[in-house]
Amino acid sequence: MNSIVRAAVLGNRGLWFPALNAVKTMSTSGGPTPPFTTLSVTQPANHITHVELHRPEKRNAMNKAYWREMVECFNQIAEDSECRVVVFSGAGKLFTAGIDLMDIAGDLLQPQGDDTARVAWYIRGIISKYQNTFSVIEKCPKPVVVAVHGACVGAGVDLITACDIRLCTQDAWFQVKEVDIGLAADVGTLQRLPKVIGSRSLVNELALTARKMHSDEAKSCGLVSRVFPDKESMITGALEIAGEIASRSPVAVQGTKINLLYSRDHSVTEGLDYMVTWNMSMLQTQDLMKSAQAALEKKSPKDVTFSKL
Ligand SMILES: CCC/C=C/C=C/C(=O)SCCNC(=O)CCNC(=O)[C@H](O)C(C)(C)COP(=O)(O)OP(=O)(O)OC[C@H]1O[C@@H](n2cnc3c(N)ncnc32)[C@H](O)[C@@H]1OP(=O)(O)O
Repeated sequence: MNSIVRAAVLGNRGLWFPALNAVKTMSTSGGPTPPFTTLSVTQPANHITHVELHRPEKRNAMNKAYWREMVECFNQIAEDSECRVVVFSGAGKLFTAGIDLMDIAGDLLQPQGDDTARVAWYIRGIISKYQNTFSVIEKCPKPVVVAVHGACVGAGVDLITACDIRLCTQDAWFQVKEVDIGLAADVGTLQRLPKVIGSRSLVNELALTARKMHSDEAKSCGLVSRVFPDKESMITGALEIAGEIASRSPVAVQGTKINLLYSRDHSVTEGLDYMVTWNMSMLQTQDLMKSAQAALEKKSPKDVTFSKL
C-alpha cells in the first residue's frame, strides 16, 4: 500500500480502517476513500495511483469538499515516492457535470464583506483557491492520465486541460459551459485549452458558444490522443499507458513532465537553457547507467529496478 492510499485510509486519526479494501481494482472502487468524501484513491498496480471523482449520484459535480480534497490529494501524491503516475477518471454515468450549482449559490452569489473592496477580496480568494485545485495537477511532477467517459462539462474541461494525457470513450462529449451560466471560465480552460488544441478559432467558438464537442472532433483537434469504444476498454488502455510510464526511470519521467510544461510557456531558447540546468544534475542519476545497460542488453525498461524518487 503506498503512502497516498495509506494516508487516505488512515486520515489524520492514525487509525486503521479495517473495512476498506485499501488496494482495489480500477473499475470496482466502492466509494470515496476516507478521509476524502468526493474522491476514491486506490493503487491498481505498482507505482500507479488511481484517483476517481466519486459523487456519481450528483454526476460528480464539484462541491466545496471536492475543491479542498483535490489539493490535499495531489499534494500527497506529489510527495509519495511510491507513486510514479496517476490515472484520473469519474465514477458512474459520466466524468463530471462541472461545478456544483447548488454550492455556487452560497459561495459566489452571497459573498461576504463590508464593502465592495472586501467582497471583491473575498471572491478573489475563492477563485484563486479553485484555480489552485487544477494547478496542483500540473504542479504534481507525476504524469496524470485522464480518462473521460460520458460528459465532461464546465470545470471538467478546466480539470482535463491540466492533465498530461487525455483519453476518452466514443460516447464522450466536452462542453466549455461557463458562458451558459453567466461567467467567463476562470479556473484554467481559457488559459490552457489554447495550448492544448492548435486552432484558436475553435477554442473561441467552443468557449463563446458553449456548444458540445463530441469524441470524434475531440480526437481530430488534439484534445484527446485516443478514443476507446467504452469505459472498460478505456480504463484498461489508461492502465497500460500508466504501466509504460511507471516502468521508466522516475528521474527521466518527472524531468520530462516538468520540462515539457516549462517549454510550453517559454521560448525555445529559454526552454533549452532550463533543460541544460535541469540535466546538469539529473544526468548524474544512476538510472541513466541502468537504463543504458538494459538497452544495450536488449532488455525492457520493465526489467530495471529504479530507486524511489
Ligand atoms: C469560481 C467558479 C469557478 C468554476 C466554474 C465552473 C463552472 C462550470 O462548471 S459551468 C457548468 C455547470 N454544470 C452544468 O451546467 C451541468 C448541469 N447538469 C446537467 O446538465 C446534467 O446533469 C448532465 C447533462 C450533466 C447529466 O444529465 P443526467 O440526466 O445524467 O443527470 P441529471 O438527472 O440531470 O442529474 C442527476 C443528479 O445530479 C445533480 N446534478 C447534475 N449536475 C449538477 C451540478 N452541476 N451541480 C449540482 N448538482 C448537479 C442533479 O441535480 C441530480 O440530482 P438529484 O435531483 O438530487 O437526483
